[in-house]
Amino acid sequence: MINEGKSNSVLVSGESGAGKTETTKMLMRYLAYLGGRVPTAGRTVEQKVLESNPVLEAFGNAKTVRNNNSSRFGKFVEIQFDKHGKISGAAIRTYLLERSRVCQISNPERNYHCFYLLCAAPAQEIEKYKLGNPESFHYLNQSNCYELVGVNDAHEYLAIRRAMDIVGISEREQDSIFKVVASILHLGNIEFDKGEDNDSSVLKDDTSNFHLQMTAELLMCDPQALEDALCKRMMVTPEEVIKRSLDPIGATVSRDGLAKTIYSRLFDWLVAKINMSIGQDPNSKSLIGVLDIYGFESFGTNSFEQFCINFTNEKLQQHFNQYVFKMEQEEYVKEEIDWSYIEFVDNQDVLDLIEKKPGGIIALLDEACMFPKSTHETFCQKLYQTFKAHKRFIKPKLSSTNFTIAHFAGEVLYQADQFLDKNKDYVVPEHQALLGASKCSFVAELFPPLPEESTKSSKFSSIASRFKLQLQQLMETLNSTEPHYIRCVKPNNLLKPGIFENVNVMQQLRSGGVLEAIKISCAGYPSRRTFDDFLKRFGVLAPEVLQRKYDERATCTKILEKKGLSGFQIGNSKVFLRAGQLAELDGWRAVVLSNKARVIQQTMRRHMAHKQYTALRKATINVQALWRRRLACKLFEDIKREEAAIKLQKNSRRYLSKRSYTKLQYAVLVLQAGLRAMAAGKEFRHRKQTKAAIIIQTQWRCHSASSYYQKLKRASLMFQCKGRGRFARREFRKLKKDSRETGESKEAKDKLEKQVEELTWQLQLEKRLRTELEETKGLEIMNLQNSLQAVQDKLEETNGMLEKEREAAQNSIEEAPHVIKETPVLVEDTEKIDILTAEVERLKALLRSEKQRALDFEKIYNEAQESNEERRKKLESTEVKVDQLQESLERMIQGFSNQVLELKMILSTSSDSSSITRPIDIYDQTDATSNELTSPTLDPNPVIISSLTPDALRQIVQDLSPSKSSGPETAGSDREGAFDDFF
Ligand SMILES: Nc1ncnc2c1ncn2[C@@H]1O[C@H](COP(=O)(O)OP(=O)(O)OP(=O)(O)O)[C@@H](O)[C@H]1O
Repeated sequence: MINEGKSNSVLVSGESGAGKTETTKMLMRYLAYLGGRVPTAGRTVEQKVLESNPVLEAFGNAKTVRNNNSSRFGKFVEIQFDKHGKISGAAIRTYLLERSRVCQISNPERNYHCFYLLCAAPAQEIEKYKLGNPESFHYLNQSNCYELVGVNDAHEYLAIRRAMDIVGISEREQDSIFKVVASILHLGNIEFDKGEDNDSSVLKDDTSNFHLQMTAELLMCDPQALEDALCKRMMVTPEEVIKRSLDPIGATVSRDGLAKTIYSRLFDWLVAKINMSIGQDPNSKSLIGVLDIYGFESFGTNSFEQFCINFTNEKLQQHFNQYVFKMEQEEYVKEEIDWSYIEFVDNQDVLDLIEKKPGGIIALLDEACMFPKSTHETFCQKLYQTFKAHKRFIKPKLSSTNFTIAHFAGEVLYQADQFLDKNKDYVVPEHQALLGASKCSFVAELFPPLPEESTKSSKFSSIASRFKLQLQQLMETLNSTEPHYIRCVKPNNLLKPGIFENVNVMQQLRSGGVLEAIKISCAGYPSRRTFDDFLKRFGVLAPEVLQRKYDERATCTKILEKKGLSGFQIGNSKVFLRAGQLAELDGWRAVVLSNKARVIQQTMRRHMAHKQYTALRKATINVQALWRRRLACKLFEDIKREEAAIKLQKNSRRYLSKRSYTKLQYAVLVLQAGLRAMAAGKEFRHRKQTKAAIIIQTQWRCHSASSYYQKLKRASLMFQCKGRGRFARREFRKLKKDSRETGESKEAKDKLEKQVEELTWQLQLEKRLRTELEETKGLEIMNLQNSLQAVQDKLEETNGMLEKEREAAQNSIEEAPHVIKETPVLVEDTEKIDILTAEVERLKALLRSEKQRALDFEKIYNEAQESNEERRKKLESTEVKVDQLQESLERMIQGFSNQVLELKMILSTSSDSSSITRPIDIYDQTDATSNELTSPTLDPNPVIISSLTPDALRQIVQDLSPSKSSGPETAGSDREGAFDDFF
């Protein structure tokens, strides 16, 4: 369709049950897939087209002996496409629904599926429509078949409701549809009996009445009006309108007529609704039509429907013949190609028999229908008379109401008894009035008011003629399209898979003209192209041939020969190709085009790639430049930062170094100061210690001298006291003996005192002498050293002078003439030298004598020292003796005191007390004197030891301790021992 820009059609034909409907569905699915749009949530055209199938099947299909799902109507689905090849709309045209099936079925067939589906609906809907088992309805129970193998009617019912939803039938409309279906079932159950009058009828019983009520209720019309419409007829005469009752048979026919009318109107409404819902595309340029029409039928009893169906199949066969055989071969002849004519069975005569005007069966039937007095017998007689010589028309020998037609698919015997009735397509006015006035808008819509002229002109409208017209239109549509044929072959009549009845299959192939079609396909040239088209299409296969400027015919031949094809024919204006050759050429063309396309793609890709590469390169360079700039900036920044960091580090290091240096310097200074302080402290302590040692030594010496003196004094005193005590005791004894010799005692005492004083004076004198001796000795040593120094200085001065003299002499010797002046000068100088030498000798002797003196003096000094040592030892032994004396003196004094006390006590009682206290006074005086003596040797600011605290004293001792002091050795362990003693 897209390539050629021409509409296409697919004609699916075959026997009933051969698979036409299934094939059609597959085709539609395929086309919906090809031309469908992106699936959306909403209902697309293709979805609606596909979902329309089950809805139409439910209302237009039924089980027949030939097919469990036989389409009882013809269908031409016209799928419209937009310029992009997408489905833009669709139209469904239906042909001649089998109306009679609504009221009449034969065993084991079924009525239309929708009745059974409704009976299997959910319980509430069954209740709503007052339905029951299919067996309870007359229109369904004429056959024993209620169910289909493998089909669940309840599920199918729900599926149909869903499909109706998708197709666009609203819930309300669905309800109305099933209400009408239910009303037909109830209508079929209304039975009539003879009425009171002869030719009248009434409802048979209550059941009939119930069904009548239900029908009226479901159709929303008046029950009485319904009954009247069923049982009575109005006859309009020029004079008056006569109301005539119908007998029960007539009422039943009326009832069935009403049922068929309602059903066919309902079916038409459904088709219209689906078409409206799918939508048409008036701007559609091309379409693909799929024709699924009932197949050829030949039953036991064949009526008007079979006649129409088979007429349709004859038409389709004619189209097939026309297209495949006639037109083909005519073309061959016209194009003057070499061709031997193939014979085929042309069914044009059968078509003439049926549809020829005037004189065809349909024309005769219409004629018969229009004469009120005509019957099927008269109609048959007419047929017999008219077609007695027609080779396709056969008059049965025994029957006068049947006739046989030799169809292309076989002979079919038709029973003509209902031909006239079935051909009449008119609605009884009573029925029209009744349902047109229905309160249900849906029902009223099914029966719109008839146009005035149609009611006036004629009541009759021939179904056969209308059908013929429809078929004519269909053929015109098909002729305007590129037809494609699908021949369905039914493998067996058992409705079972996997079985092939060869005779039947062969019969079907023969009757359908398939064998001839194959023959013509093999021998003929199914593909043809005008030279122009051919060169346009296949010129690419041999471009060099095109360049050579041959005429078209020769060019086409060259191209085909180049490709090694044979068997083709070149006509006057077209190239005729054998089967498969066009496909071959197309294949090569596809290869060439694909190669060219590849080259173009390569070039284009190269161009694009180059463009992309250039752009990419440019972009890369830009990016690189940017990056480099960025990197350089970053590097510069880094360098800057590094330099800054170095500077910072340098400064911080300098700062740190400076700080540490300052710290170190300070520490060194502190250390130096500390060390110096320590050294100074040490020096200070040393001096202090030395000073303290000196003080201690001084003190100690003072203390030693003092204690020596005290001891000496006490010893003297003790000695004196003892002596005096002894003397006193002796005196006392003398006094005792000679109580009056008191004066002598006093003298003795004074004497003793004088002696003590003398001793004391002598001791002091001794001490002074010793000190003076030491001083004179020191002065003498000093004088000796000074004189020694003076002598040495003089000696050095003399040596210096001598040296100068020598130098002067040497100089004058060198300056003076050697012979003349040598002798006198030498004499003079020699004298001087001798004088000086004598002087030196004298000084040397003086020095030696002085040295001798110093040594002597030193010897004397040492001897004096030794004598002093001896004296000191003597003094110490004397001190020990004095101590012993003092102790004995103290004991003597104690004893003497006791004696004095006793004496005092005695004297107090007898004589003068003043003379007795004298010895004690003497003692006190001596003590005071000793204090005065010692005081000049003490420190002018002596440390008052008794005023120091023990801690202070300890501190002094620690300071003076040998471990901490490096003082003179004189302040060593002796000093420590002295202090320990002190504490
Ligand atoms: N391609 C197929 N594969 C398997 N089964 C098929 C196929 N085509 C048809 N059938 C079977 O045959 C039955 C009849 O097919 P279908 O209804 O398409 O026949 P038909 O030619 O349309 O008959 P009718 O003219 O009576 O409508 C289907 O119900 C199905 O069971």
